[in-house]
Amino acid sequence: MSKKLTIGLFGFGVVGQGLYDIIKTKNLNIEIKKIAIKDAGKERSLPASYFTTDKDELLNDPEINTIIELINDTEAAFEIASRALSSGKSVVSASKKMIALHLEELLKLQDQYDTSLLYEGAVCGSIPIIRNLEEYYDNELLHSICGIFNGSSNYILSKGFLEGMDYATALKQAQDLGFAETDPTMDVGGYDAKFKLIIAAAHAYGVVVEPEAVLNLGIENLAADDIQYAREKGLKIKLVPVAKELDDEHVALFVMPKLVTPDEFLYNVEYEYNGVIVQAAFADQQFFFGKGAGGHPTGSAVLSDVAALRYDYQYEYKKLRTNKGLKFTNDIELCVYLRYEDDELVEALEFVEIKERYYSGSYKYIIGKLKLSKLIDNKQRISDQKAFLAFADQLTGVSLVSAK
Ligand SMILES: NC(=O)C1=CN([C@@H]2O[C@H](COP(=O)(O)OP(=O)(O)OC[C@H]3O[C@@H](n4cnc5c(N)ncnc54)[C@H](OP(=O)(O)O)[C@@H]3O)[C@@H](O)[C@H]2O)C=CC1
Ligand SMILES: N[C@@H](CC=O)C(=O)O
Repeated sequence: MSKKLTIGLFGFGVVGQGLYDIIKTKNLNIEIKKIAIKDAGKERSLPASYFTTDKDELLNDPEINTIIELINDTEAAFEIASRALSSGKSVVSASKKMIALHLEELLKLQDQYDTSLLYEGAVCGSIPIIRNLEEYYDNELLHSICGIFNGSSNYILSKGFLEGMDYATALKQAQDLGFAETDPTMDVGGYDAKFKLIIAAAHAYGVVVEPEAVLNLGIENLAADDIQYAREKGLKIKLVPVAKELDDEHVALFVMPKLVTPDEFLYNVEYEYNGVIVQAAFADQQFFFGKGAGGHPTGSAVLSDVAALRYDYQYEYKKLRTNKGLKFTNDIELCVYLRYEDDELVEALEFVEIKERYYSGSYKYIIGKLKLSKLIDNKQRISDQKAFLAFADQLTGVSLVSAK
């Protein structure tokens, strides 16, 4: 027999409203008792009696046994999640930044108070990747996980490649459709994809990595020359987070644009869709595909977590608890395409191998192999120069290799 859930919902924006739309079509022994929002003056689709701006009305209500946290304020989200867990309430959250920044503390709270925090909606919207990493791949050795983890940036790239739309218009559309974060730098700068990657890596590899230790380069500096280059070579550009096990002791994580060939799964993942490629030792390559952003797709993942709580489901974090020394590293070499202005950047990056160089007027690029650590050291310089960088292993026939 499933448990009755009495819910306190935080947030009634894109995802909160999306979740509500889905819940009202179901008969799941779930009651939303109160909804906390920020702005009491906003027009709502439900009677005013549902809403409050006082978080304590939800957090201190002994009848509410489940908190769903769907707000756009990271620190407030952490306070809500930690207070709820500490008072024995289960929590479902879609706040990937909050979870990636506070994973260690959230794990301790779950252990200490024997409560459950679920967050399928936080990673790749409707794609059930966390539950699969937890349950299906718990005994599998995973060589890598990569994919398209951000709907907004993929939407902008698709609009540019397929429809010739300019960057600013495509970004505005992604915002209007409710895909983008409140600060869209999170999307286009690769931060959002990084937070999701960090959460996925905790389940896939049992490593908890600080977000600032992981390199994220985004698509903000993408220029017409880069799109033209990719088109002429029959490639597309996608923003791709990668977690790759290098050996028994090291796993590398990074987020960067990638030049993708037509034979790759990610080539046909367009608009707000996401894709996750899992390379496993025995299952081999597997591909998950689905909408990565939007109220209803994300609401469906949140609802799946809520439904699981009716049966007291908890993540076991098996790989984390049995980790025998696998550590995060940035000690890896990558093959990249770099469009740049000033030769001084190329020198600073200390390419270990140069495969191709091109100059024509103001368009200059170089393709070669370099250390990820050099990109980390020069992240600000890359940004200041508005240089664009994409990794390109297939292009050069060199796959990701350990620097050692
Ligand atoms: N949009 C998407 O496609 C996806 C979003 N997410 C994540 O889900 C979360 C919500 O995103 P989204 O729905 O798009 O955001 P929105 O901006 O659409 O909605 C945010 C909601 O949070 C409320 N809110 C903000 N601060 C507080 C607070 N301190 N207490 C109570 N309520 C508060 C706002 O109140 P008010 O209405 O009064 O302004 C609003 O209802 C974010 O963490 C986001 O990263 C995850 C996956 C997909
Ligand atoms: N801003 C995010 C929303 C979902 O996580 C995205 O665009 O993917």
